[in-house]
This record gives sequence, C-alpha cells and structure tokens, in this order.
Amino acid sequence: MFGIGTRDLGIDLGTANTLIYVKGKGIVLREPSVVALQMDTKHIVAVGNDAKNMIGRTPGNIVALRPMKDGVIADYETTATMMKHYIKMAMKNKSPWGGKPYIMVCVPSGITAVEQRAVIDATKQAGARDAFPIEEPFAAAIGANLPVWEPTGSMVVDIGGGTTEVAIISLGGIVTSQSIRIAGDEMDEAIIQYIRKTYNLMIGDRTAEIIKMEIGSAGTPEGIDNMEIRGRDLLTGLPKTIEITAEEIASALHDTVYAIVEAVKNTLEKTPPELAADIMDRGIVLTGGGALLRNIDKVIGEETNMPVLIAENPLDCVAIGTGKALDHINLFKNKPRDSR
Ligand SMILES: Nc1ncnc2c1ncn2[C@@H]1O[C@H](COP(=O)(O)OP(=O)(O)OP(=O)(O)O)[C@@H](O)[C@H]1O
Repeated sequence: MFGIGTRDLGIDLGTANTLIYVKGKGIVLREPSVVALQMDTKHIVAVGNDAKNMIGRTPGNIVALRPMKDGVIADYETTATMMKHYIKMAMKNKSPWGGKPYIMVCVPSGITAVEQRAVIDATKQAGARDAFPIEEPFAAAIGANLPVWEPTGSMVVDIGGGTTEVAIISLGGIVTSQSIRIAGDEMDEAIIQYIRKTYNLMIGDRTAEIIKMEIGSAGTPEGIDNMEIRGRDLLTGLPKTIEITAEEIASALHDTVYAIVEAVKNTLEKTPPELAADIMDRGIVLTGGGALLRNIDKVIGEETNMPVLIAENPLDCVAIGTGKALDHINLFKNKPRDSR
C-alpha cells in the first residue's frame, strides 16, 4: 500500500496546457505547455504563459517551443525541465522534510509502451518519488463526476490540443476507446491553411487559435460576427489586414470536426448494448478545451442521435480526475503496456 499524503500531486501533462492538482487544495497551477530556450546553451528564458506570448516573436537566438506534441513527449529533456519547474511552483509552501511526492500523471489511451515509459521517466526526473500513469479519458470521466466505479456505462469525449480521446467506461475500467491525434492543434492548422490558400496570407499559430476561440464553430455559425485579422501577405511580403467571416472558419474546421464525430461513432458501434442504453440515458459528456468550440455538442448530438453534455469546467476535468485518482493509487501501479 502507498501512503498518499497532502504533498502528492496529480498532473495533466497536456499538449497545450499543464495543470497540477494538489490533494485537499484542488488545481494549484494552470500554465501552457510552452518553454522558451536560448538556442545555443539550452538555458531556459521563460516557461508557461510568458513563453507562450513569445511564440512566433522570438529573436534568432531564442526559441519558444511546445515540448509535447499529439499528446506525447516530443522533446524529452525540455518536458522534464518544464515539469520540474511546475512541480516546484506547485509545492512552494510544502515543508522540505516531507520528501518527494507521488505523482499521478495522465497519458493518452492510444500511447505506446515506449511513449508511456518516457512520460513516467520524465515525471521521475522532474522530482517524483514514483509516477503512476492514468489514461486521459478515465481521468476526464472522474473529473466530470461520471460514476466510473459503478456497473453502468459512461461515455466521455476529451478534445484536447493534440489528441481526442473517446472512451466508454464501466466498473472502474475502459471498456472500449479510441484515441486520435486530431484535436485543437489540428483546428488551428486548418485555419492557417485556409487563410494561406484563400488570401495568400500567412498567420501564426497564436492568431489561428484566437480566431478559433473568437469566431470558430462546428456546423452552421449563427449570429457570430466577422473578425479582422493580421498576417503577412505572401505575395508582397508586407503586413496586411483582412476580414474573415465565421462561415469561412466553420468550413475550414469542417474536416477536423467530422474526424472527431467519426471517432465518436466508431466507438459507439463497438459499445455493448447494455452500456449503450446507459449512455443513451446519461448522455455523452464532452471534456477538454475543444469542448468549448461553439456547437460541437450540437453537431455530435445530431450525428449520433444521442444526448450530449459539456462538462462543467471542461479544461479542468483531466487534472481534477488525475488528482482524485490519487485516492485509488494502488489501482494505477505502473502496469507494463503491450508494445504497440
Ligand atoms: N473557447 C475555445 N474554443 C475552441 N477551442 C478552445 C477554446 N478554449 C480552449 N480551446 C482549445 O483547447 C485546446 C486545449 O485543451 P486542453 O487543455 O484540454 O488540452 P491538453 O490537455 O493540453 O491537450 P492533450 O489532451 O491533447 O494533451 C487547445 O487547442 C485550445 O485552443
């Protein structure tokens, strides 16, 4: 048995955001998963929000990067350094005599054995006494207050930055799931490509994300205003401002949204009938930042004929679930995964 104490942490190590949950306190840290480094020395210039504001704005000798991609570690050393920084911030008021924390850290359900090992090792390198992986949709379901331990079916769709995780959960386990590496980042990329092709205008990742949040929608956008955007004209090389409509952005997002809808449908098709009936009663629950895209609930509902609800504070569900799962840490001991 592990004695879980108030020092122990749950970490949502996300492609877009990292959140830390401390038992008894809730979420104590919420920062973008971004690090700015000096190119030659690898010295850290900024982490989190400060680093995110530098994306696309750094001089030649500094690079602002996201060390996680598609839900997994793309840059091991930088991820470990970023986590170390965040763990230190989260534990700032803790006594130095308590020792290192146990850490529950989320991983996408479609991850390979090697990718999972990297997350565990990076968490230990960042300061964990031991690290326990929890599958992201399972954590999301706990965080959304779904009855995951009961013999009833719950369905969660977690739309993050790098991955969308769809899972059916019952009796403390995932019955069936699908993880696709299509989510918020892919939506941003679709907006960049649309504006480049249609207007010969180059915009950055940050601008694309802002457009998505301000006027983006799944399906028909009703009553959403146009937006003025700035970028670099690819023909003249000069800065240029254009006005885009919400309809244009909805059409740019169409393929990404429907890839998510397909993943939901595929998972429903593999769901045993008793559990499907439970989900019909309770509804599909959306979590993750992508759940905030306008009308995404409506489109998934129309395409599946199922009730769809957005969890309260969808951006926090995985972190809350990861933290709450600390109470059941013995169930999450590092099981070897099949090599995929
Ligand atoms: N209002 C909004 N409308 C649309 N998308 C949004 C909104 N708010 C946040 N997002 C998107 O949600 C994504 C981040 O969500 P979240 O923090 O759940 O992901 P993550 O946990 O970091 O990623 P992953 O689970 O893939 O590792 C980003 O792509 C962000 O642009």
